[in-house]
Amino acid sequence: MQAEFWHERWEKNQIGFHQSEVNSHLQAFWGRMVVPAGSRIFVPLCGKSRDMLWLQAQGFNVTGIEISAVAVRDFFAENGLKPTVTQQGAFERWECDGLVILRGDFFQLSSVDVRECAGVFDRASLIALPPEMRVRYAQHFMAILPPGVQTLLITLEYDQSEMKGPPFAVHEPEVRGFYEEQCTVERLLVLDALADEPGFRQRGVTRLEEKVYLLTPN
Ligand SMILES: C[S@@+](CC[C@H](N)C(=O)[O-])C[C@H]1O[C@@H](n2cnc3c(N)ncnc32)[C@H](O)[C@@H]1O
Repeated sequence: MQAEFWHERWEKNQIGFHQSEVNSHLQAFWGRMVVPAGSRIFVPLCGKSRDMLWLQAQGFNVTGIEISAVAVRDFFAENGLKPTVTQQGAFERWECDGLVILRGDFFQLSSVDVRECAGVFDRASLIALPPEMRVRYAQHFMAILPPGVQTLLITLEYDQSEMKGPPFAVHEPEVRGFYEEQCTVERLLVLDALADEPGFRQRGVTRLEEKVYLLTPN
């Protein structure tokens, strides 16, 4: 997906992926992560997700990365936060009380940008990207993360022939193919998600599963 696609989605407020509540799997499974109290959590392709506020409320600092200026502006404005905006390399750095969003392209992130991160919450990043970009995403993700950092990962599975993405289907063998060489990939949950997703049903999807994984580096 090119950046232009996402800029347009945000400008037209076509953001069906955005959840008005904190993600329930984050709350249910965060306890499985081994992360030092008060450390920094990386939230790739963060949108304006309230999950970042939940992590902050648990005492963590947060670094999100998001390409859309609309998403970043709205995140701070809608939550009544007054950020400081500076430049960090290729990124605009929006910060308020230890919560940082880097506005720019994930693929330009370096290991220096995420060197303080001790855990990752990754919802709906892989499913936002077409197949060839997912390969690049996973490679870049593993290349920049500090050693030993665990990831709580959420994906969606459906028959890709029933609907064109995004959101794309990302099946378990693909997830394992991306990460299993360097991590133990533990599936924590498989959830039948179709009943709660009328939009998918309307677009012809007949079976939809949400999966939650814990990635633990070897
Ligand atoms: C499906 S949304 C998920 C947002 C968020 N994780 C959530 O749970 O609400 C994907 C997000 O990734 C952003 N995005 C897409 N490509 C990106 C890139 N190359 N770098 C940074 N952000 C990107 C989009 O603007 C969009 O907000």
